[in-house]
This record gives sequence, C-alpha cells and structure tokens, in this order.
Amino acid sequence: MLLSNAMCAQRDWACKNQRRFAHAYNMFAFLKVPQQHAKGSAFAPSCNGVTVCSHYDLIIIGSGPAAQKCAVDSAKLGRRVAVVDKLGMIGGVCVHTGTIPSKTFREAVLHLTGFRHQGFYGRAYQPWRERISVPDLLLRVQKVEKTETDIVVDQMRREGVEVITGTARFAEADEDDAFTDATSEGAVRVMVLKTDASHESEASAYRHLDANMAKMALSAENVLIACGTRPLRPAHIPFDGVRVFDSDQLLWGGVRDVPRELMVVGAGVIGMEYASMMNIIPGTNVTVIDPRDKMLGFADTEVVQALMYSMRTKGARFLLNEKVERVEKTDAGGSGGRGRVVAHLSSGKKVVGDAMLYAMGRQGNTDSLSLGSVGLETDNRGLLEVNDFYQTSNPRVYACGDVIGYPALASTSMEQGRRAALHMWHGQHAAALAMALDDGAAGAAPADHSMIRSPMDGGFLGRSSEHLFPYGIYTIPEISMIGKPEAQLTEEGVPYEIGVADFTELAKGQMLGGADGFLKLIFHRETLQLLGVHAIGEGATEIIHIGQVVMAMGGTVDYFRNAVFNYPTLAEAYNVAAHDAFRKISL
Ligand SMILES: Cc1cc2nc3c(=O)[nH]c(=O)nc-3n(C[C@H](O)[C@H](O)[C@H](O)COP(=O)(O)OP(=O)(O)OC[C@H]3O[C@@H](n4cnc5c(N)ncnc54)[C@H](O)[C@@H]3O)c2cc1C
Ligand SMILES: NC(=O)c1ccc[n+]([C@@H]2O[C@H](COP(=O)([O-])OP(=O)(O)OC[C@H]3O[C@@H](n4cnc5c(N)ncnc54)[C@H](O)[C@@H]3O)[C@@H](O)[C@H]2O)c1
Repeated sequence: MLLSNAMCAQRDWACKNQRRFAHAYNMFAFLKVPQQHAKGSAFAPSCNGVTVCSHYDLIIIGSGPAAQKCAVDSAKLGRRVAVVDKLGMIGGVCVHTGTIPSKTFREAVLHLTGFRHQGFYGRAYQPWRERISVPDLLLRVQKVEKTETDIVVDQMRREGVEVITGTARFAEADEDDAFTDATSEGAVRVMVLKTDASHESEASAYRHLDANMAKMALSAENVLIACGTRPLRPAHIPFDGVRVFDSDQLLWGGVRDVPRELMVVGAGVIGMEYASMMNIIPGTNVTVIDPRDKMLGFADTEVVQALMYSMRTKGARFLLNEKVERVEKTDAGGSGGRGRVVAHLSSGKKVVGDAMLYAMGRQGNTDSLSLGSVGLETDNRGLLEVNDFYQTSNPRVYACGDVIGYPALASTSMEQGRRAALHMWHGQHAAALAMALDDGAAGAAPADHSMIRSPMDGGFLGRSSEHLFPYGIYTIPEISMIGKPEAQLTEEGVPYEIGVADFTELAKGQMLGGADGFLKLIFHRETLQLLGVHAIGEGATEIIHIGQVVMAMGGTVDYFRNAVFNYPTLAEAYNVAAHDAFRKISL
C-alpha cells in the first residue's frame, strides 16, 4: 500500500522512536515494567489508521503452546515480542479445538455417564437421567476454554508480550513501501490483517493498538512460525458441521445430539479418542473405519488390542483395511427423521449411520503465509522442515509445534518453543546457560552445536533428543507410553524381557471398581535397563512419568524391585511388574 510522504515521515519517526524505546526497554527489562503502559502510545502509533510499522525482536505467528513458551522465555530475556493469532483463537488449537476441549469433553462424558462408577453400581448406573446431548457436554468445554484463554493471555501480558489479534503472513516484494528504512537490515517483514476483539481479555491485551487499524506492517529480527494445523477436509466428503463433521466442527455447536449410529473415519489418535468417548454414551453405537490394517501403529500391539477389546465389549465395531470412497446423505430415515449418512467403502460394503466424524489427519496452516517471500516451501501436507534448532532453511525463520509434524503434541510443542528461544537468543552459548543452570556456574561457550545440551534430558538440545517424551492417548480406557514398543525392539534385535501388572490385581484397581488396565515394563535382558513403559487403564497418563524419570536416569529393574511405593496406589504396579520381569529374567 502506498503511503503519502507525510505518513511515511510520521511512520519513520514512530519506528525510530519505537526502536529507541525498545532498546531502553530491553536494557531495563529486569525491572519488569508493565509493557502495556511502556509501549502503549510510544511503540505502536498508527499511520492514519491504516498501517503501523513496528519493529520487534521476535514475531510469532500463532499463539498455541509452542508460541507461548517461546514468547514468554524470549520476553524474560528482555526481548520485544509480538504474538499474532486470529480472533477467538488466542491459546491456539490447544485451547480451542484440540487438547483442552477434547480432554474436557472426555471428563464431561465420564461424569454424565457415571462410567467410572459402573464397576460397582452396574452398567445401568447413570447420574444424568436424560439422554446426553452435545450441548450438555459442551457446557463444561466452553467454561474451561474461556478460563484457559484468560490464563494464556494473562501469562503473556504479565511478561510484556504484545498480543495482536489478526492474521499474519510474510510481506510480498511489492509491499516493501509499507516498511521504512528504520527496519533493520535483513529483518523479516510480516503483514497482519487485524481483526477486532470480542473476548474481554483479548481486548484488554491489545487495547494500546489503534482500534481502526486494518493492516499492520511489522518487522522482526526473528520470526517463529507456530501456526499449527487444521483438520484435513477432502472435497469428496460432504461436510456440513451437523451430520458430517470434523473434530473442530464437533465443538462448534452444529451437532445438537449425540448420534445413535456414529461412523468415525480415521483410527488415529483423534478418531480413537472421540470414538471411545461416544462409545460409552448409552444409546450410541460406534463404527470405526480406517484404510490401514492396524490402528495407532506407534503404540504397543497388546495395548491396542486391549483398547479394541474394551471398546468392543461396549458395542464398537472396527472396519480396518477399508477405505471410504463416497459419502451420501439422505433426507429421510435416521434417528428423529433427520436423515441418514451412508459410507460407501472400496470393498463394496455400505455402512449406514446418522452421523460421521471424519478424522483422517491434519494439514499445516501454511498455505496463506506467503512462504515464498522468505524462501520457504512445505511438503504436500503443508508442513515445514527444520534443523535440530528449529530453524527453517531461512535461519531467521524458526518453526515449532504441529507445523513441523511428528510428534505434534501440546507437550512437545511447548518444549520446542522453549528450545527455539534458547537458540534464538543464545545460539552456541546456550550450552553455557544450560550448564549454569545445572551446576550454578557459567561455563565457557562451546565450540559447536553438538555441544549444546539440555539440563533436563542430558541429550542434545535439538529435535534428536525428543525420543524421551511420553505419549498420552485419552481414549477410554486411557493409554500412555514412553520408550520403544515390543515390536520395534524385536525388529532391532534387542534382547528384552517384560513384566506386567494387571490393575485388577492391585488394591487400588479394585477400589476404582475393578477397572480394566495393565502396566507393562520392558527391560534389557543383559543390562536390566528400562527400555519402555506401556500402560492402559485409569491413571495411565499420570503414572507413566515414574517410568520416564527412571528411563532418563538410566535406571534398571532393581530400582522398582527395591523401591517402596505408596499403598494403595496404581503406581504400585511398577513394583509388581518389576518383580514379574525379574522372575522371568532369573529363570
Ligand atoms: C482433537 C485434538 C486433541 C488433541 N489432544 C492432545 C492431547 O491430549 N495431548 C497433547 O499433547 N496434544 C494433543 N493434541 C495436539 C495439540 O493440540 C497440538 O500439538 C498443539 O496444540 C500444537 O501447538 P502449536 O504450538 O503448534 O499451535 P496450535 O495449538 O496448533 O495453534 C496454532 C495457532 O496458530 C494460529 N494461526 C494459524 N495461521 C495463522 C496466521 N496466518 N496468522 C495468525 N495466526 C495463525 C491458529 O489460529 C492457531 O490458534 C490434540 C489435537 C487435537 C486436534
Ligand atoms: N492425546 C494426544 O496426544 C492427541 C490427541 C489427539 C490428537 N493428537 C495429535 O494430533 C495429530 C493428528 O491426529 P489424527 O488422529 O488426525 O491423525 P493421524 O495422523 O493419527 O491420522 C488419522 C488417520 O488418518 C489417516 N492418515 C493420516 N495421515 C495420512 C496420510 N499422510 N495419508 C493417508 N492417510 C493418512 C490414517 O488412516 C490415520 O489412521 C496426531 O498426530 C497427534 O499427535 C494427539
């Protein structure tokens, strides 16, 4: 957009002063001046209400877990940071359509069905007397979503991070005149299409910005792309958000009642979590369809079999090796006369239901970022490639979170954001910082990246150290794992032995109503080191962390055999499983 000379002069003044103030701010960052006041008028003046030129140390596209950690850690180091996300999306997919709402949905299902108590009072026990509807479930989800949004906004604001609601993309070459000479050499240029706030705390978070501003021209020393992913929506699936929907649409209120015959297409984590939740709602039958011959391929086979068995006993049907070729909607029939949804499979089968949840993977939100402007390309799912330090092929542009693909978890995204910040602001000196955290004394700067170590995992501070993260799958019953599954160890020719503890044999398991579940520990037969932990059942995602710590410390079966655990607990399963493994190893 062309600006008049007067506007440019005004903007130049704004940029220069803003940068001067920014440096002053950085120098006194330890004073923690609330930036809302410090930066209010001085840092972001508008140029006739059209464009603002603001310079930052870091601009982050997206406000999910990776963005939050990177923003807060960078701000703590005195950097000037702006986080941009779309209206109503501050907190990211994690808060609005992913982790938090889906796990809250699960808690609501468990509560309203009385599922956790049915072991004692029978399968007919249900505290919620009416048929459970989606709005009943969403009541809880919306409450948690609002609180979590407030927490995220408050945390970033307290650290002085500027939160901007709008849609960001890299500036195109013909937009150069929106930026001034004051923009530093080589800075990355970002355009933001601003949107107005509706959420109260979002409004106050960026109240210092001109309300009339429609487009902002921002520049930064570094940019972090943390724009996440969205559900894949192939053209041949007739999504309407009511009868045929994805995991986002399920939360948007279009689906009024829990379907009686639900088809879930895609036996990935999202598909299986929602399928198992819906499966315990009385009056609902679930059919899972997936083109692969094994679901949750990364998980331990016995654990997956136990999940399928548990779901089958509650009525679920699995159609694996089956591809949905066409989906047809009829207006007549179905529950309440609302019509049917028919899935035509490539095998010639027809599956009829009253609704379909389509969960066949996700794709990166990179298509509208004008990535070419910064010399970047994505793969066919819109995902970006990064090096061990989360830098893309453009060293000033980092990427973290779901947009870089596997493992695509909230937990790992946070850690990636933290590590990216460390590399951004300390680079090769990060090791010195990490060592200082470890032993309280700053060491010499290491010679190269391979020396950079994390105080947390003792491994390289790059993507390569991510193997030691736990995976929690919130199906009903829940699953958790860390380390390698049996099949992989067998393939790699590693000699191992397993020990298993059945939850029904634990006092705590009985107190919880004889809930299904087990813990499997895998030990190296010769070194006795713990190689993997796989659990299914109540509390699996919590107790996994005991195994995580022992694995990180290189612990062996002896730790679990000799340790005293609280009694009665599910954690006691470690002791039982270790004795089982040791007995087999000693044979
Ligand atoms: C249904 C579901 C359940 C899940 N459950 C779990 C779980 O139990 N545990 C777990 O660890 N993980 C879970 N995940 C994964 C987890 O939510 C993600 O790994 C995590 O949210 C990714 O974080 P992120 O930092 O990549 O950003 P995201 O949370 O993906 O957020 C990205 C943000 O970027 C914004 N954005 C995109 N483009 C632009 C743009 N051009 N301008 C401005 N903003 C933009 C989006 O609006 C969005 O708010 C789940 C995901 C889903 C979908
Ligand atoms: N509890 C958790 O941690 C949790 C919960 C939900 C989602 N997530 C994250 O969200 C991500 C997305 O979950 P999801 O269930 O949509 O995806 P997914 O990658 O597990 O895929 C779901 C299904 O889509 C199909 N599919 C996926 N990628 C494909 C491809 N490239 N080509 C053909 N078919 C493909 C497969 O049949 C698969 O079973 C997961 O990778 C996971 O990291 C995590």
